[in-house]
Amino acid sequence: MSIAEKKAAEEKATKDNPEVIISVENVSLAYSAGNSSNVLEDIGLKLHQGEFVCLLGPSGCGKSTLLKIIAGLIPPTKGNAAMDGEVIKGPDWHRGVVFQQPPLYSWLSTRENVRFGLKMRKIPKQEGLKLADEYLHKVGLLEYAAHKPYELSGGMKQRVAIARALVNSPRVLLMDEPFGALDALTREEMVMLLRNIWRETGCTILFITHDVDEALSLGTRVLVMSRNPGQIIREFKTSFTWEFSGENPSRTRYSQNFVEMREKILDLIHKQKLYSTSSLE
Ligand SMILES: Nc1ncnc2c1ncn2[C@@H]1O[C@H](COP(=O)(O)OP(=O)(O)OP(=O)(O)O)[C@@H](O)[C@H]1O
Repeated sequence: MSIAEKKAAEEKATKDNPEVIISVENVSLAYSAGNSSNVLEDIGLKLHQGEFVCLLGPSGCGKSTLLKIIAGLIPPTKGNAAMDGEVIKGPDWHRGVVFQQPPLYSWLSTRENVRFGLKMRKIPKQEGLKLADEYLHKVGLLEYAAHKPYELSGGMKQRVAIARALVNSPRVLLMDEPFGALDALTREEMVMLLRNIWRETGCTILFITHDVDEALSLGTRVLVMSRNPGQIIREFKTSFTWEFSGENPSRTRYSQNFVEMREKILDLIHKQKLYSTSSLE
C-alpha cells in the first residue's frame, strides 16, 4: 500500500468506523487524599485504532499522570479509564509503555532484555528468541543482541526499550517523552524510526512530548493540556506525518500550514504558563 493509500485508510478508519480502544471518562486525580486541588480534573479522551495522538502541555500539567492512569500504574481518584470497554485495573502487555529513561536490566543482554516480557508470559524460549531478534532487527540493533545495556548509547537503549514494548504486539503504545534525553540528530532518527514502525504495525500510540515540531511531525491528533487543573483544552487534527516521507522533510516543516499550527499551539502553551504563574501570585 502506498503512503497516500495508507493515509486515506487511516483517515477513513477514524472517520467512518472509529473503533475506540482506550476510553477515559471524567477522570480526576489528586495525589494525596487531603489535597483539595486535583492534578487532573474531569478528563475525557478516546483513542481510536491506529491513531497517533500527541499530548502537549506546560510542565507539571499532568501529562505523565494521565499516561500512567491509562497504563494502569495508578488508579484515578474519580472516573475511569477503559480498554475495549473494560476498566483498566493494572498494567497489561496489551499496553506497552516506553519512558524517557528506559529501565533496562543491566545484567541481561539486549536480546534478553527484549525477550523479558515474553519470558514472563511463558512464551517458549525458541519462539521468544526468534521474536526478540525480529524486533531487534526492526530497530536496527540485531548486531548488538549480545551486548549489555552499558555498552549501548542513549539512542540505542531507547531502541531496545521500543523493541521490548513492541515484541508483545501491544495494541496501544504509551510513550512518555521517549526521545527527551537524546541529542537532536539521534532524536530525528528515532522520530523516523517510530513513524515507520507505526505505519508498519498500525498500533495506536499516545505520545507525550515537549517538542511541538515532534508532535506535529508524528501525530494524527495533537492534544494540548492546561495546568492547575490539568485538562485537555484543545485538539488539533493533523496529517503532516504522512508528508514526512524522508525525501524532503524541510518542505513540510517550513510549509505555511505547519508553521501556523506550530505558532497556534506554542501560543496556547505559553498562555497556560502565564495563567498558571499569575494564578500562583
Ligand atoms: N507521585 C507523585 N506524588 C505527588 N505528586 C506528584 C506525583 N507525581 C507527580 N506529581 C505532581 O503532579 C503534577 C503533575 O505531574 P506530571 O508528572 O504528571 O506532569 P507532566 O505534565 O508530565 O510534567 P513534565 O512535563 O514536567 O514531565 C506535578 O505537580 C507533580 O509534582
